[in-house]
Parts: sequence; structure tokens; C-alpha cells
Amino acid sequence: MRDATLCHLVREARSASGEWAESANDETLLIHKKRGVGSDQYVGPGGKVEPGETPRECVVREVREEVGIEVRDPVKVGEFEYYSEDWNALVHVYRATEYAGDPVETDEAVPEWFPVDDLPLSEMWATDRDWLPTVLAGGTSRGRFVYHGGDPRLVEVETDVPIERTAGVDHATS
Ligand SMILES: COc1nc(N)nc2c1ncn2[C@H]1C[C@H](O)[C@@H](COP(=O)(O)OP(=O)(O)OP(=O)(O)O)O1
Repeated sequence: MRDATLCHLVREARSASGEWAESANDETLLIHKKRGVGSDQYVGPGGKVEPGETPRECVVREVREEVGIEVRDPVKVGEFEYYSEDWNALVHVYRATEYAGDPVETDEAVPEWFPVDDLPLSEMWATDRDWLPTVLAGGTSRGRFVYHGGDPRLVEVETDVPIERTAGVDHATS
């Protein structure tokens, strides 16, 4: 099975005085994908892990390539198995709040910030609604999804499960 990554970057809300504000006002960066798996949908930036690369290295590279942002603190918060007729993957999900740069459009993606409580779920993978709100709120999730004809046929999701929270180190895939 192919390893892939997703990054859910959270821009934490602050009040006018610079204090932390309600987390409901946080925003997350999604991309409208121009090509590849899930094109024409919104999804977190990410992509396939290259040989010899760790998932953490991959997620940093993919976010840089897709939207021009340098992610500083990706923490692994989820792991999902996806099966479909033409795409099987083990997807490593990261949450990050520290980054440098402003998102830019590239030939792969159009970036857009969304409030965490107002996601474009009807234009995202159907199963994102089963785990993404938990991850954006700082929780963890693990799941197994089987798609057929573009629709989810099997959905198994656990939330707030132990995930090896590899803030700095993880392992290269073969
Ligand atoms: C239900 O299935 C999926 N849900 C979500 N949220 N994300 C998914 C699903 N299946 C795949 N993905 C994501 C995981 C990766 O970020 C990408 C992988 O595809 P992509 O084609 O973008 O990979 P790249 O390496 O960027 O592509 P190139 O080969 O064109 O460089 O999709």
C-alpha cells in the first residue's frame, strides 16, 4: 500500500489585543486541487511519500511544493487506510500551527483559509467529516475507509486514540 500524507494547518484566532481567542474562530488551510487524486475537491495539502523519505519529511515538502508555505511543527494526529478501485493508501495526517510564509497558488493547487466550523464538506472527500473536525480541534483519529464508485462503502473511525505523536522524528517508508 502506498504511503501518503495530509497536513491540516491551523491558524489560531487572536483577539484585537493579541490574546488567544475562541478556538471556534480558528481557520484551516485547504487546497482546491487542480490535478491528481481528489482533483476539483478541497483537501488538506499533502501527497505521496517518496522512496527513502519519512512521512514527516514528505508533509513538509508537499506543503512547500503545493502552497509555498514552510511548516515548522507538524505533529502526527491521525492515520487512515483508504481503499478504492484505483487508489489504496495509508495516509499519515499531521496538524500544524507554526509556519512561515503566505499561501500561494501553484500549478497543483489553489489555497484557501476556511473557519474550522464552516468547512466546505460537500466539496471534500465524504469521509473527511468523520474525522477532520476532531483533528482540527486538537484530537486524534484512526480509520479505515473503502470507496466504490466514488462513494464510501465501509467507514470505520475511532477518535481520540493513541497516535505516535512524532513531532520531530518518524520512519522512512520503503
Ligand atoms: C477518502 O480518501 C481520501 N481522503 C482525503 N482526505 N485525502 C485523500 C484521500 N485519498 C487521497 N488523499 C490525499 C492524500 C494525499 O495528500 C493525496 C495524494 O494524492 P496526490 O495525487 O496529490 O499525490 P502527489 O504526490 O501530490 O501527486 P503527484 O504524483 O502528482 O506529485 O491525496
